Amino acid sequence: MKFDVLTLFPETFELVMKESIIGRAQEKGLVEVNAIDIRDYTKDKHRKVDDYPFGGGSGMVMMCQPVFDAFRAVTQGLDTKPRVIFMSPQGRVLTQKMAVELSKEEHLILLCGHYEGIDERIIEELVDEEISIGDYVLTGGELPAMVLIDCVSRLIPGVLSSEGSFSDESHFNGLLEYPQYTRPAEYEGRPVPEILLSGHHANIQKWRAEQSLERTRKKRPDLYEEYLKGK
Ligand SMILES: CCN(CC)Cc1ccc(CNC(=O)c2csc3nc[nH]c(=O)c23)cc1
Repeated sequence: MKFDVLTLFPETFELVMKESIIGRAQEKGLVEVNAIDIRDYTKDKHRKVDDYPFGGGSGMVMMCQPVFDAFRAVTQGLDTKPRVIFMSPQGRVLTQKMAVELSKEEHLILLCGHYEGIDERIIEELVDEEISIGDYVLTGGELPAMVLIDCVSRLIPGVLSSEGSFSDESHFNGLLEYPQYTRPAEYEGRPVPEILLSGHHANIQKWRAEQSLERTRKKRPDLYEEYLKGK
């Protein structure tokens, strides 16, 4: 899976994306993350990438030319146009289901906005879909792009060592995860639930399923409703 990220802050990506799981996935050749600096494609002698909005209003708007040319640089020579996602507060909110769909793509181009927005002609011409990571306002699309790369990459076979844990993954079966414990069996007088020390795998599985249901009902009634509908 290849991610080409069009951004004004490529160094942010270099730092985060070479660490940890995504870094190892890149070393294994399973995932490739390229940060393309939009500013490298501006034709303006002051390397301008934004301008005042027509019609007035506060804030600046990202201009067409640098983004169009950065896009062309990334897509030249490709026989198919990769899916282009604009990280945007107005986009569809990212869910695990969307991440699963996106993980089947070979090549994604992520466009990170900045300032108060981008020229609408970029969206009309280049963007296939807009994705938000939630209903709160951030300063730019870089963190959202990293969130998307993280949750999509971990679904790619070979990226996670413990792939088996998928089925239990919270949000994967629609329920929240059951409580987890590890050694010691008692810490400062606080014991681990007996059932987990019993070795009865069937009982343990039953207890965990009950815990997942109970937690979801309490913490996320919305997910609980969905789950009951799906049953
Ligand atoms: C003036 C109205 N604002 C839209 C809510 C303008 C605006 C604010 C913040 C941004 C920067 N945020 C993103 O680029 C962004 C990209 S994806 C995303 N998901 C959740 N929240 C977010 O702010 C984002 C862009 C435009």
